Amino acid sequence: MIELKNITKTFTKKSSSVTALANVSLLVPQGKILGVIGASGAGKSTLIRCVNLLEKPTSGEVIVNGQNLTTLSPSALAKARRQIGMIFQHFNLLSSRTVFDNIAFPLELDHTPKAEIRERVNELLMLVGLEDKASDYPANLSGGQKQRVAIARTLASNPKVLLCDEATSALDPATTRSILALLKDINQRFNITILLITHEMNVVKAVCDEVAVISEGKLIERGTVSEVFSHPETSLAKQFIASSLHATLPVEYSQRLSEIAEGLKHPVIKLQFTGLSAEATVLSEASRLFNVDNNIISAQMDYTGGVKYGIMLIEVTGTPENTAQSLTYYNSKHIDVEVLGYV
Ligand SMILES: Nc1ncnc2c1ncn2[C@@H]1O[C@H](COP(=O)(O)OP(=O)(O)OP(=O)(O)O)[C@@H](O)[C@H]1O
Repeated sequence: MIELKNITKTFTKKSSSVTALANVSLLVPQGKILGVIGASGAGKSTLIRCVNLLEKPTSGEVIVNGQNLTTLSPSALAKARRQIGMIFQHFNLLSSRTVFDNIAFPLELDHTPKAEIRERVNELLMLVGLEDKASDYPANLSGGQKQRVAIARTLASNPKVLLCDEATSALDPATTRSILALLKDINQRFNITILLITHEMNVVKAVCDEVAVISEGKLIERGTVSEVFSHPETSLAKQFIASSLHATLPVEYSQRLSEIAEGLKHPVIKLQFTGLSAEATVLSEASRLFNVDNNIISAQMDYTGGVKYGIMLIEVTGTPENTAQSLTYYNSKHIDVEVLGYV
């Protein structure tokens, strides 16, 4: 449904130029939700804006629903864009219009008859759960409600594709979950293809079928969500997965943590489990095999796409030799081991 072929986008200013996208190719099959994740400045916004040609690629092709947008005349492009909806981080609602009139806006531009507009807007209000807010103004709505209005407005034109530009970044976690559930519902009900960009792995985990990782304008990793969570290939993907888990060192530990192993100090280590790793029972195996004690300080194990993964912070007590053997053992079980320090 969406195909980007060798997209490069270079922004040129007087004396300098920035390559925001370098030879990016991407395919989103019909009815799928693909998330593009990357850090700030990686090129996510530029990428998503290239799909509807809000940003014109310097080179490459953008094909949506079989139509090569890069070759269309301005009027044909305007028509083609109607099948591409977009929602934004800051909602972009018209503050002088009520909720009803915001949703009606694209239909009015299309000269849809009034009775049809009323019926369609009421349907959409129901879909997004805002029947009772039809006459309210955006200023009186919460962030989540504003995003629901923006979603309803974009659905008014029956798009085949929905682009979500950090659509939940301005929302709290509970509202984020409800908006993501709404997007998933829309995707399943209407078979709308969704491309979303985000800097949060939790968003990817909650709704996406597939994920692509972008760094410095290049796509460096791509796969189904369970593939990437189970076998992350790049360190960036590993970092994003780790950041979606909340295993943090309590202040009491971090204050006592020393960089050197002196005296009777023993190591505090971080274990990162991927789908390839053995189960968490390796802790008791290591304990038996090497005569060490593992004190779990903090841990979060999770399941995504049938794959178990997670992070544990543990304090290992034993002789230095036995401790070192246990860490080697974890490595042999495909667990990433990082010594955070000594306490
Ligand atoms: N209109 C522009 N003119 C010049 N440079 C730009 C322009 N838009 C983006 N860039 C540059 O292109 C690169 C990618 O920017 P982009 O906004 O796509 O990143 P991003 O991943 O969306 O970041 P963020 O998450 O912070 O929004 C950055 O180096 C940015 O400074």
